[in-house]
Amino acid sequence: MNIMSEAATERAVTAAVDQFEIKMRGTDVCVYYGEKQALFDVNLEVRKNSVTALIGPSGCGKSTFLRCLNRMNDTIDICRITGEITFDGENIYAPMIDVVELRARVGMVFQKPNPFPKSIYENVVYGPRIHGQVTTRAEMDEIVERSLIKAGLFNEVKDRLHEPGTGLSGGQQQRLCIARAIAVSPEVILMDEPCSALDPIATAKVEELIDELRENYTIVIVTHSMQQAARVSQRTAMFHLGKLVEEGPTDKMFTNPDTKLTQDYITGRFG
Ligand SMILES: Nc1ncnc2c1ncn2[C@@H]1O[C@H](COP(=O)(O)OP(=O)(O)OP(=O)(O)O)[C@@H](O)[C@H]1O
Repeated sequence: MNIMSEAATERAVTAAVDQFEIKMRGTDVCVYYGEKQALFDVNLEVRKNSVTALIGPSGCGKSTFLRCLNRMNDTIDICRITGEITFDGENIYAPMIDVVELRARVGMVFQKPNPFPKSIYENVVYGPRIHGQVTTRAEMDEIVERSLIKAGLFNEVKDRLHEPGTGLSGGQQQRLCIARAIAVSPEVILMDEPCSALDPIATAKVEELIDELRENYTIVIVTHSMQQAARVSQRTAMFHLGKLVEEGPTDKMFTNPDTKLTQDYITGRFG
C-alpha cells in the first residue's frame, strides 16, 4: 500500500467535502436604509474554502450584502436588516454575539488600501494585539512575518518593517491590508472591490494571492470586473435592483447562465 497516495486521496476527499460545506448562509435577508429598501429576500450560501464573487450593476446591493456578513452595516445608523445570517450555523445577529469577535473571524479588505498611519510591522500586529492573541515580542515578530508571507509581501518589505505602511505602492498597501486581515486568523475574508484602485500588475498579484488564500480561508469578493470574477471565483452570485438574480458555479454562470439578465450583464449589454 502506498501511504503517500493514501494521504493524498484523503486530502482530496476532504477538500471535495469541504467545498460543499456551508460556511455562511443568508436567509430571506432584507436591508433598509431608512425608508429605502436595498436588499429583497436574499438567500445565498457561502461555501467553505472557496471564493464567492458578488456581481451586478452599480447600486444593486452587492456591498450591502457583503457588509451584512460581518455586521459592518451596524455602523450605519439608518441601516436595518431582517432575515437571518448564519456563520457555522450560528445566527450572527443574535443578541449574545460579540461583534468585535465576529469581525475578527470575518475580516474585511476595502476598495481603497487603507493602512494605518503606522509602520508596516504595527499595521500587521495591531489586530492580534488588541485581540490578546500575542503578548511577547517573539510572538509579535512571528505573526508579522507569517502574515506578510501569506500575503505575498514579506520579501518586498522585510528590510523596512519599521517604515510607514503608507509609503508602499498601492498594490503593496493592499497586500499589507490583506496581511493585516489575515493576522487575526479570520475564517472568512470579505473583499469589497479590492483591486479597483490597483494597476493591472498589482491586480494580477492580488488575484493570485486570493487564489492561494482560498486553501485556508473562505472568501467573498465584490467585483465589477467580469474577468476577475471568472478568474478568481468558484461560485458567482448575480444581483440586480437589490435582488439575487441567480447564483451557481462560476463556469456555468459565465457559459450558460439561467437568466437573460445575467447573460446580458456578463456580456456587457448593460451595467
Ligand atoms: N449608507 C447608505 N445610506 C443610504 N443608502 C445607501 C447606503 N449605502 C448604500 N445605499 C443604497 O443602497 C443601494 C445598494 O447600494 P450598494 O452600495 O450595496 O450597491 P453596490 O451594488 O455595491 O453598488 P456599487 O457597485 O456602485 O458599489 C443603493 O441604492 C445605494 O444608494
